[in-house]
Amino acid sequence: MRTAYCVETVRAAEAELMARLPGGALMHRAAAGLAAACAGLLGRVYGARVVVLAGSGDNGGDALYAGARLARRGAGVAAVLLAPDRAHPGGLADLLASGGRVADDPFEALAAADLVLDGITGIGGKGGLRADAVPLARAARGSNAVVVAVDLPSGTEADTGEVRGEALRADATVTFGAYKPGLLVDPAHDHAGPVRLVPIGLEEHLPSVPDLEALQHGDVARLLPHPAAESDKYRRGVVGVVAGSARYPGAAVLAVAGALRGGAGAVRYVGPGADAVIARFPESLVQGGPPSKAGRVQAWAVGPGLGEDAEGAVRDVLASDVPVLVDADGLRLLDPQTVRTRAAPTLLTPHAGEAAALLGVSREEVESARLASVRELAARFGATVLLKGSTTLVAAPGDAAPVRANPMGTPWLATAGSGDVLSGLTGSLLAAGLDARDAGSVGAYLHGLAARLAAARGGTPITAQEVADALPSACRDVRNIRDVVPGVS
Ligand SMILES: NC(=O)C1=CN([C@@H]2O[C@H](COP(=O)(O)OP(=O)(O)OC[C@H]3O[C@@H](n4cnc5c(N)ncnc54)[C@H](O)[C@@H]3O)[C@@H](O)[C@H]2O)[C@@H](O)CC1
Ligand SMILES: [K+]
Repeated sequence: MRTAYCVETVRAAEAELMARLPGGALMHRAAAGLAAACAGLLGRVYGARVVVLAGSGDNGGDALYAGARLARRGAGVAAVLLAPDRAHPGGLADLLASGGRVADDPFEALAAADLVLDGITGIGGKGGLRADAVPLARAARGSNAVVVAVDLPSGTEADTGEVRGEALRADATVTFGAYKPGLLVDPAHDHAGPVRLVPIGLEEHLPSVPDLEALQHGDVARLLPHPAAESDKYRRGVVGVVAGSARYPGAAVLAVAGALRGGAGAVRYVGPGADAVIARFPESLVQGGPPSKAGRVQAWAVGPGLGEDAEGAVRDVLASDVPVLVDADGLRLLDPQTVRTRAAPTLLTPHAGEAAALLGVSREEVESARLASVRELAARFGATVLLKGSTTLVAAPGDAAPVRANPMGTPWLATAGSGDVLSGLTGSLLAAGLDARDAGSVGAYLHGLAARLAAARGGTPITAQEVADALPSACRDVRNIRDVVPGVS
């Protein structure tokens, strides 16, 4: 599990640790890790041209000390001081003593740089880049240099991933002690590039429950349902899918395609798309009439492609005593009180537009404040919420469990019908017994991984059908199983 901690928590842990160490020790650890990462990116340090953008705080200090280390290895290092009279005194002195210099012309230095260190602001930064920093960040981006963000890209919000105004775009980020939530959440995540974590001894001073977390392959493998020898289809769970309409028959097929690959023992489809579903998936059970008359299921997935007829079906499944996933058309007219009073878990899976409608705000507000939006929806509905998008987030109601950010997303998933596959898949995981936060985050992970595998296999663009077809490969990938059947050769 990759874990991330808010600024307040990181600062408290740092204070505890610093009290036991000689002054400056943490900054030297950070700078040593940063310089080593830069050396790796440069390949050859001797003769490389490095520019350090140094703000007035300790983030600038890290960058200046790392610059000094690179200068001692033969790099030509020039510092651009955003606030010359408030630059980190120890860092600047070390840089100058190591053969570095202050740049005469910042833009000339940036244009010729092989590597730029962004030490403008770190966890102490507030708001986007200030006016004097914007042209420097743009010049760094416009050069051929590798741009490395120190701790986080300057101008991004460490706790939320928000970018208010302009932020630096990095090719890579080297962060210290712990991931910050913003590094895992768009739009900040998108500014960071690949993130490397440099341990500075903070780990044992951090609380066991992080503020945000992201699954990795091993976590998904552990959470995935495994059929036991004595399992039959009912013990493995039956997922009910209520999707599709005369207008959107494809949604039924795609949701069932996802559901068949989610680990439930059987898929019961209820709705007007039964003929299309049976033609494509004869292994599914199909039923007409209302969901409540369709026979026992262990979870429902309701909403994709229901069109105008969603209301009755949603009311019907919400009245059941099993977990319910509500998506797409099912989210329109959803009453918070009805969801709050359910005894069984509810999982809502809006995209930003649907989330905006539920919250009564604009889509842009949701996109720019994804973490706050998903938390607010979970609180308002007393439900687990999976907010789809550039970084899919899953929040459970209450503060006990950290929000999960999906690290497996890909822009290629922004294709018609891919959400229907995710609904079926995630509903199936609910029916197989995963709790709503696990089902949502495992569903999003496998869905993203399947899309990546489909793209690698068949090229882009990919279709929703291909995403569904690649789900078994995604499950094998997380379990590290190659395409051979054990015992059969
Ligand atoms: N506390 C510690 O022991 C450690 C801190 N470290 C570094 O210290 C950083 C935090 O340092 P600070 O608390 O000094 O804070 P920062 O260096 O992140 O920024 C604070 C300074 O930037 C200015 N500022 C705020 N918002 C700005 C904006 N939008 N544009 C321009 N300037 C802005 C403030 O006036 C202040 O002078 C971390 O991100 C990390 O890089 C590391 O060295 C590890 C150890
Ligand atoms: K920075």
